[in-house]
Amino acid sequence: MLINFLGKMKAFRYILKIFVLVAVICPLLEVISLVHEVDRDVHTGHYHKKERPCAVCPHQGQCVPRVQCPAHLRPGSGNPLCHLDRTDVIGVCCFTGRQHAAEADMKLRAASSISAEDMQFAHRQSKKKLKEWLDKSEHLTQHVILNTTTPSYGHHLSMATGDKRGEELAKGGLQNLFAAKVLKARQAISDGEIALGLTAHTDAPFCPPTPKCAKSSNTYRSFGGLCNNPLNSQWGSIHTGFGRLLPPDYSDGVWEMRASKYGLPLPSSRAVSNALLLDKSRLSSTHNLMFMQFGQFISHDVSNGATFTVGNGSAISCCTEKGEDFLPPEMQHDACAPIAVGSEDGFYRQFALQCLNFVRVQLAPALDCSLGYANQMNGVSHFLDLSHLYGSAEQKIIQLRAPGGLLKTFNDYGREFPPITEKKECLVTKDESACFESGDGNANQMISLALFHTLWTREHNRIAKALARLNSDWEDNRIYMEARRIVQAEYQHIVYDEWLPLLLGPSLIQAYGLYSAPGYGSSYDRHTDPSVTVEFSTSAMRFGHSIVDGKLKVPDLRTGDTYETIFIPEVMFQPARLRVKPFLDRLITGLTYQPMQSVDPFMTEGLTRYLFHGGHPFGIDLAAINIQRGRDFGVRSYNDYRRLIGLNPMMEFNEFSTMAAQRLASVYQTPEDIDLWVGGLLEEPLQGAVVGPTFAHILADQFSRLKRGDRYFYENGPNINPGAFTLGQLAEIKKVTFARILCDNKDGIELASLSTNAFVRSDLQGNEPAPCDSLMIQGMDLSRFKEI
Ligand code: HEM
Ligand SMILES: [Ca+2]
Repeated sequence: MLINFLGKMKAFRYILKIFVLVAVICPLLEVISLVHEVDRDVHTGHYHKKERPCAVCPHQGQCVPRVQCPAHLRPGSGNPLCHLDRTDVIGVCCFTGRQHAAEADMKLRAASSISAEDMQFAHRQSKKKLKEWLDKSEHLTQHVILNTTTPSYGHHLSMATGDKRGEELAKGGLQNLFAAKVLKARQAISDGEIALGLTAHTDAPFCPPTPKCAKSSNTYRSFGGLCNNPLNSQWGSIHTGFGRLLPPDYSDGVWEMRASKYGLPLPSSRAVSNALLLDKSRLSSTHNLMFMQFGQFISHDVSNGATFTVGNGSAISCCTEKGEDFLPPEMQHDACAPIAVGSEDGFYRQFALQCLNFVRVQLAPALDCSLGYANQMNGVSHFLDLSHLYGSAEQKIIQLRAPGGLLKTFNDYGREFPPITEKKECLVTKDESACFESGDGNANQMISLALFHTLWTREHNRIAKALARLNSDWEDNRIYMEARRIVQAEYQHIVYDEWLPLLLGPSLIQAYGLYSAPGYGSSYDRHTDPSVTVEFSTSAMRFGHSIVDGKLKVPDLRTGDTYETIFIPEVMFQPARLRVKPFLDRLITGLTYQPMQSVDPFMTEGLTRYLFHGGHPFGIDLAAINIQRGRDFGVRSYNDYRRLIGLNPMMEFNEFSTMAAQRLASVYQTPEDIDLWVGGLLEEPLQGAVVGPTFAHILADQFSRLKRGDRYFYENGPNINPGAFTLGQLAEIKKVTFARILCDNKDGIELASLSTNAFVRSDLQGNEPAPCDSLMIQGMDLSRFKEI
């Protein structure tokens, strides 16, 4: 009772505070003309800077990017505007703290008390419903599981982690979801409370165990990301929920896929893909395919939404075997959300396909045991820590290690590769097939991705061997952990110093504090939740699917001619070519020369028609999957994110370009329905960036969380980071470029020089290849890592 009362008082005081701000301070500011109304530019949708933003935020407000202050969207909130960090990017004065998830802001406003009887009923029912779910899964295991030779199986390989701990927690996530559904059906809770995340009710039937962190902090970051944040030990760790910039849009408020604003179903994801995501080449004039490949590599480090499975991790099938129909409801797993193929679909209909398989992502129980809407689980640590290289589960981590602090390798006549697997990870198993073992199940998905896993494995071993030479008394584990710490730092440095500026352009890098300065960094904020947001994972970061080229051009380095052109589906889950000499060197060079595709609503058929086809005449459609995944995660429509970042919503289809307008209108009922991933791809890139404003802000926010919310971030000094580098060591790490990583770990059979900026086309003036052993491609002096 008392706690309830105090909670209500707290909420009341909080609302009063906001009221004072909105009703008193802001109008006052307006009167003294510090803040003006904003106007909209009809061409760009941007607000005009007719206003003079606050120089200093009033009442202890902090000037933050709008995307980091969800409270500014509340009806009636008049957060004053401000300039972000000496840029012309406009932020808002935020009074609810910075970079929290939408739920945190709303927690204080939730709500009624639920009777003990209602709660007990919900607990009992949730147990029963979980059992029904598991029984049905068991039953389906014996009848319908996905055929391992179908294209959808490649999808399963990309998504399922088969992690036992994850599976157990996901069951807890489901049970809590059932309890929330029951309470809602009993009307013990309102729609409004569900929309707020119901975070006041922290007595869910399943409560995830809270891990214990050692009293003194570990020098090395943990494997799953636990104990990074001293106040919230699980923040950013594996098997926790994704964050959210805005509350979800589920049609039942709990987990059902989003519906149209008019209440009808949304257009089929495949229909949207088929109408909009055409295959057209628009080469980037600056960025190369290495930039693309690095993006996918980063994605797998921070995000892996593991789908539900049956039995011992078998893939779920939602369609009949040949895809000519949906399975009847009693044979469909409850995690199924298959995609319909309409009669207008000229491609899939020629194969009589009417159903594309799609399985939903597992759910995470909330860390504070609260009940509410579904939240999807991340199957990797959210941090940029190379979890996909080193592994997350203990057994895997050990299995990947070799004596001497090394990562295990397969020695292919003197060249090192990650260990070869038993081929079950390959999509097609021929005699010459070979797949590689790495920290996650994705390494073989694309040959250039397998190349990255190879290069970083080699880099770890190169550093480990050097450390062992310098510090002869270090034992195995010390060498391994120190090498891992250094490699993680090199990688973070490349992400923030080389890759991100090319993605976001200078303004946003400055506005979000994503630059690095000499010496230790000062951006750490223990109140920042680093969790990867659903908007980043399902939509903004998937801008990368638009920059993929359907063909890899592999040059002959002796003649400079194209040696071979590979259609990418031929090298998905089939990376054996890497073993053929001198393919690896040639692939590296090809990726630096070949332009990436531009970010636009065009996508190669290699991804939208033939993905993972593995010898079949058709494959699966990644564009349709992306759209469906957004809906699976309850991601709100594109317009809601425009509002969040301060752009006006698109009210009419004809506010888009003529071609896009017609196509959008042919599938969506209203612009308010457009999926975030689709809308984001339709935007013109910001100046100096490759993506438009909505994606740019979602991406910048995420990378700022991954920096500000990571105690072990490589730049953090000893007062923050228990594993801080000395200033001398840090200065060496900051010399490393991706070109150096490539130079140090290539085969070196044909390749001896590389462009200094490995993410920019090598044929551009000023970025011509320089010899790997020249001073143009700097590296670090490892002697700084000799213990004295
Ligand atoms: C090289 C070709 C690529 C292929 C074949 C590929 C394939 C896939 C597949 C099959 C998924 C799972 C989709 C789902 O079920 O939701 C996925 C997810 C994803 N992709 Fe790609 N992708 C490629 C490149 C990229 C690039 C270049 C980027 C970024 C720059 C990227 C970013 C992502 C992200 C962020 C996810 C979500 C990851 C998760 O949480 O599971 N991908 N991709
Ligand atoms: Ca990670």
